[in-house]
Amino acid sequence: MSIITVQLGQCGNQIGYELFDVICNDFHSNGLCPRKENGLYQAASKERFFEETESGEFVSRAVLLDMEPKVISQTLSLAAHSGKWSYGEKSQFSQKQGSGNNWANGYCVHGPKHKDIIMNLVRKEAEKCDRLGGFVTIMSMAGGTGSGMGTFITSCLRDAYPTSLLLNEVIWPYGTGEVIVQNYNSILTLSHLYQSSDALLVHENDVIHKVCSQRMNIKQISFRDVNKVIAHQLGSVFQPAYTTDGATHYSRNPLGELMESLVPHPEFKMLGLRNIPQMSEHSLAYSTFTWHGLIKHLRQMLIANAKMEEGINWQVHLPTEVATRNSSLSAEQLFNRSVANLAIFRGKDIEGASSEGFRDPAMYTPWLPPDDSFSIWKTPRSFNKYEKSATLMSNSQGLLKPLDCIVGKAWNMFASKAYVHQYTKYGIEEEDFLQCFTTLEQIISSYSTL
Ligand SMILES: Nc1nc2c(ncn2[C@@H]2O[C@H](COP(=O)(O)OP(=O)(O)OP(=O)(O)O)[C@@H](O)[C@H]2O)c(=O)[nH]1
Repeated sequence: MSIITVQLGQCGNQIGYELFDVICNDFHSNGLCPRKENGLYQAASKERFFEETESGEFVSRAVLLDMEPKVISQTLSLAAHSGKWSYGEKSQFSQKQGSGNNWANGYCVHGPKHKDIIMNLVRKEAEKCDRLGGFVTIMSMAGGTGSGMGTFITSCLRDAYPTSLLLNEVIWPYGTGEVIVQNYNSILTLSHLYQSSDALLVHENDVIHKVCSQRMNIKQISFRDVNKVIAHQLGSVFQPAYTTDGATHYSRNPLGELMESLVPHPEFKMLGLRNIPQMSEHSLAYSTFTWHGLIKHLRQMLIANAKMEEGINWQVHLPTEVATRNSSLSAEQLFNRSVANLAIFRGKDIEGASSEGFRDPAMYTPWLPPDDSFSIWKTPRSFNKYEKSATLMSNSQGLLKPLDCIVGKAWNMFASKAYVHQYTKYGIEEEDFLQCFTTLEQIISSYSTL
């Protein structure tokens, strides 16, 4: 089945480009596995992400949307120069002026005004798919176009394709130093997406920035560096994998199986991603990994809510684990409880990768049967130059803290009515804000009491 990617705003378009680039480069490698295996993998990957033209060119299944032309034209040109793939000639739409970091402008003005043209582009893309599995939209939460128009377009996709799956990849803004109204834009985005999306996959810019500096050893970190890490993580989920033991063909419905594994209840649809190992190409050449070591780290990252391998708190343990001498009750209380987890292991000696550590019922909410809380996908085919790699997609309490923080900051501003007039002038009323706060408080409460 195919996935249509909708790239929105500066952030969405820049990340979308890196995602297709990672996928295409990975596609063209030998994957350190037998040819037959690689052939099956490539066929499944191509069907998901690219249309192959009669002349053998790969054209991505994507729609590019922005309210200003610059980023889209840069993105198209980067893809054209890759020599490996390109965007469809008529799959983009841009205008002359952005949304000025104003969610209401994107949602109430630009979205409705350009809805017909945009949905037409999406329809044409959908018609090119033999079997449409669903949509992945990529957007930031903090700007105006990606967040506001992206939210509006998400609800249009929901209406126009009620049986297709919708995953929103959303980029959480840096905690400090960006636009003042980013917290408003973020709460408006999150609360509205919660109504129309099947799941929200979150990447926090601060976290990925740290991965770039501490794991990749990059000194002057650009958005391009950050986006490559995000794209690698997304690719590690969306490239083909075997989703059941003994399967002889790659999963044909990745979005469906992903939702089935991770979103058992509509109140819980915030997903986070962890991926190891992550390191510079130079270090990778001198490193070897065992599945045991990778999985042990990944498990501890999950329960201690560490977002990368650096600085994991090894004292945090599950409530049922025998307390070690140094651990304390607080270490138990720090533990990150999950609704569900999906592990994806890719690479050499995959038979040796045991996922038992993720099956402990103490990790999970008691209301879901343990067998439904954990899923595993595997493939012996390595991904993106990593001989072995392990990804964990989690529906857990891991995003509670950033969510609580962003809602708190937005509430403080709202209490003094700061900048609210910039939203009311486009039709978002104070009542709408209050509704958003209520929705998000409810989500925070649900995750807190897992
Ligand atoms: N990771 C990442 N974040 C980005 C990138 N570009 C912008 N951002 C983040 O996105 C937010 C701003 O959103 P943009 O995507 O620039 O805005 P937009 O959707 O184009 O909306 P307008 O500029 O208002 O038209 C900020 O939090 C930035 O940190 C990018 O390429 N990668």
